[in-house]
Amino acid sequence: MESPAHIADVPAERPQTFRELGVIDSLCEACDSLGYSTPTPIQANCIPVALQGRDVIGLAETGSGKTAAFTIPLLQALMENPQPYHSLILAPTRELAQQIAQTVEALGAVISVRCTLLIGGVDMIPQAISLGKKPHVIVATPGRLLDHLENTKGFSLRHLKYLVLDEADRLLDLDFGPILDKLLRLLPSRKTYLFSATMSSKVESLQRASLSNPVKISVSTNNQTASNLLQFYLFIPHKFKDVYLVHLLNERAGQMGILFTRTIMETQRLALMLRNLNFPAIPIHGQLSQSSRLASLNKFRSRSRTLLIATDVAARGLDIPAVDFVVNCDLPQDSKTYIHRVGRTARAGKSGRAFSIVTQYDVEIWLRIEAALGKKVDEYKPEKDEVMIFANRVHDAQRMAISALKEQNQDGKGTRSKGSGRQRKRGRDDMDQEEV
Ligand SMILES: Nc1ncnc2c1ncn2[C@@H]1O[C@H](COP(=O)(O)OP(=O)(O)OP(=O)(O)O)[C@@H](O)[C@H]1O
Repeated sequence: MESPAHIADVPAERPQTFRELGVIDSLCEACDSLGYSTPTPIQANCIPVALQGRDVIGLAETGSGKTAAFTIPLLQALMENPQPYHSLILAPTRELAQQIAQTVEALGAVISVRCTLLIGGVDMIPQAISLGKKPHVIVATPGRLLDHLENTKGFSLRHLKYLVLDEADRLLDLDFGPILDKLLRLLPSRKTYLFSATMSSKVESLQRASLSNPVKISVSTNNQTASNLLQFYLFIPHKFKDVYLVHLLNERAGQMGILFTRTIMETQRLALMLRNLNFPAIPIHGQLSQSSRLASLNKFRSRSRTLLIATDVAARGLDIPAVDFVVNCDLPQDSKTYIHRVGRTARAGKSGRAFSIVTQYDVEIWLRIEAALGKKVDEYKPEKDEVMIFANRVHDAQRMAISALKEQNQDGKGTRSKGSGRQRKRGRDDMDQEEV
């Protein structure tokens, strides 16, 4: 791979309309109908270059409209030369793939685009049937796509014209590496777009995607977080984490928040504890069935639950514009994950807040994150006396959560059976019936 040419960080003159970028009328109308009146900077920079037929590496902060930046050129190319299996978009999580497919369908409706979603955790047969209908665009997670390429009769991507890796640094990292290498060997030469808010600088990892003379377009600020995002940290002893968290949530009662934890077990424990305190909390993590994962997201999107307790399956890409705040209950292991997590709020020009709980055990990792952000984050220091008012209630809720988790694990399941007797007797609403 030649080393990517680097073009201007921000355009000197930003075009005011999609038409001025060279986008055809029908797609301009589609943008209009979605309320995209002005292209965002990444769109203004990427679309003309992509329309010239170049490979693109697109870097821009979270929530800045990267999905449309790669979808519009790809749909325009499809309009010019319609064919089945024209484009493939890969994403690292099922929920993100589903969200991208929705954007492709929304932007492509005016040109009757056929889009198929291939994700794990759900039946392969309806997906195989849908592939039989010769979709123009496939949006997929890597494992399931490979499964179809190997096992679905008559399906091949021999004639593929466009490949997009969304969250490209994640797809090209070690976890996905082997499967991606296998996939890429099955694809012909094509136009390739890599997009993310964070990118590996390792040329070897980018080489995997076999780009051809790519243009790197970066409209990221130095620290990759949106300027309308206010970030804070709380420095507190580990044993008070939950009580400070409850205080934080009480202050934001009724707002929509995503709470990130490091492990599935902690996600389950927190969801149970918060429900015991009557917070409308719902978990999402990789041990839930896919239908429960989607149900959790849908309840959150529709605001029937306002707190989503998540592992990093929800860290990247999810676009829920109403999210007011993010809490890092446990710090992420690396600064890239931090950037993606906090980017679940303050999207598309809206404001948002992110709080990180830092304990005596996390100082080193927090300093590393701050260094990567390139700035000092403000401390958020609630009055200790006010916080401790909740200590007893939090303690009770913790105990109940732990015993419910133990009970669940004794049932021999990773997820709770439909409401144990004790859970039901508490007589709350259907929260008790939800999987944790
Ligand atoms: N030109 C535009 N005008 C107004 N809103 C837009 C425009 N383009 C995209 N949006 C909206 O901005 C939001 C964020 O877009 P998107 O999800 O593509 O961000 P992203 O850059 O991919 O973020 P992440 O890095 O977190 O994946 C979406 O709700 C999208 O509908």
